[in-house]
Amino acid sequence: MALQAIKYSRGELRILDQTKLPHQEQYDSLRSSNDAWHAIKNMRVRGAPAIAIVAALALAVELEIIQADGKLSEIAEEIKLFVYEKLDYLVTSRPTAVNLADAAGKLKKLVDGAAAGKEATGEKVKDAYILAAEEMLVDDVRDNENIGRHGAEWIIRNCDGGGMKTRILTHCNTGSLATAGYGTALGVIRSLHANGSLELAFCTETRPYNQGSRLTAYELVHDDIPAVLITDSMAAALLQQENIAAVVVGADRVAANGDTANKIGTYALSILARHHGAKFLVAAPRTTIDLGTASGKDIIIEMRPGEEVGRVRGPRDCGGGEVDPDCWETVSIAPKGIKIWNPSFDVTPAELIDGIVTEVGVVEKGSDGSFHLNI
Ligand SMILES: CSC[C@H]1O[C@H](OP(=O)(O)O)[C@H](O)[C@@H]1O
Repeated sequence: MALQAIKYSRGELRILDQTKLPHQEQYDSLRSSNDAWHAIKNMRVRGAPAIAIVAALALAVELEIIQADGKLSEIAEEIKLFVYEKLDYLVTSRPTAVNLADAAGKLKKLVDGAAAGKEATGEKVKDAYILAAEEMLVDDVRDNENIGRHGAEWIIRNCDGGGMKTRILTHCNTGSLATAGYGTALGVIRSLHANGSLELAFCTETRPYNQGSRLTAYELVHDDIPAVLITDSMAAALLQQENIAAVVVGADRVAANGDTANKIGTYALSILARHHGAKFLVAAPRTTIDLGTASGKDIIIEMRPGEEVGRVRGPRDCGGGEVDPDCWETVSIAPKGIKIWNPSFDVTPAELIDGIVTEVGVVEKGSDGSFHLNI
C-alpha cells in the first residue's frame, strides 16, 4: 500500500501529520482554508506540490460544508470573490514554494471564467472550483511517475556505470509525503529501483526539520528500497569515498534562468557534486517553474523559528530501537540566549545544475549555456 500524505473524497480531506512520523501515522481532518493554513505553516503537511494540493482541496471541502449548511450564496460573483479571498490567504502560509501561488492563480482564473457565464450561479462556480482542485490530485501523481521515468532514463544514459547499478544521493523529502504520490526526486529513485538500476539510495537527515531521517528514510524502508541514512555533514566524505552517480533533489521554486530554491543544504550538495564529478539533477513538475522570477536572487527565502534548530522533539526511547509513541518529549540542544539563523531554503545556481527533470522530459542547458524553461 503506497504511502499517502493526503486522503481526499468529496467533502472530506485528511492529512498525515508529518510531525508525528516516523513513529506515528495519524491523520487529521481539515475542514477549511484556515485549517489548511495552520497545517501548512506548522509543517504537518509540507512539500511544494503537497502544500498546493492540500490548500486547494481544503477550500473545496469548505465550500461543500458551506453548501451543506445551506449558506452557499446563489450569486456567482460572491462565490468567486470568496474563493479569491481564501486563496490569497492560503498563499501567505509559506512564501518560497511557488506551486501554491501557481495553483492559486490558475484556480482564480478558472472561477473568474465560471462566474462570467450568463447562466452562472454560486453553485456552478463552486462545482467548477471543486473539479479543478480535485484534478490537481490526479495530475500530480501522473506527473511524478513521468518525472521518475524521465529522470531514471537520463541517469542510465548519462552517468558513469549507467545501465549498471547506480548509487544516488538525495536530500530532504521529495516522495509520497511531499506530493500526492510517488514523488519527484524520490520518484526518480523509485523508478531506478523498479527497473533494477538502483544499487543504493543515500539520504541526508536534512537538519533541522529532519525531512530525510524522519520522512525519506521512512518511505525507503516502507518501499523496501536499499538505502543508507547519513548526516548532512557526511555528504562530502560520501562523495569523496563512494561512487555516487548523481545527486537528485527536489525544488520549491525554479527561476526562469534555472536557479533553484530548495531545502537548505542543497546548494552545498551541488558544489560537492560538481567537485566530485557526480551529476546534479533537480526533479520538479512544471508547476514549480516560475518564469515570472528571473533568477535565484529574486526568490523569497522563508526564515523559520530558531526553536526548530535549538530543540529536537520525539517519542521517549525505550531501548532496543523501541519508542513509547504516547510519550513525546522536547529536548533542548543549544544554550539559552544563543541567536539562531534558520533559513528553510537556499538557492542553487543554474551553472551547478546538470538537468531539470520534469514530467515532459529532462531540460539541459542549451548551446548558449542557459536553461530554456518555457516548456
Ligand atoms: C517535492 S517537495 C519539494 C521541496 O519541498 C521541501 O521543503 P519543505 O519540507 O520545507 O516543504 C523540500 O525543499 C523539497 O525538496
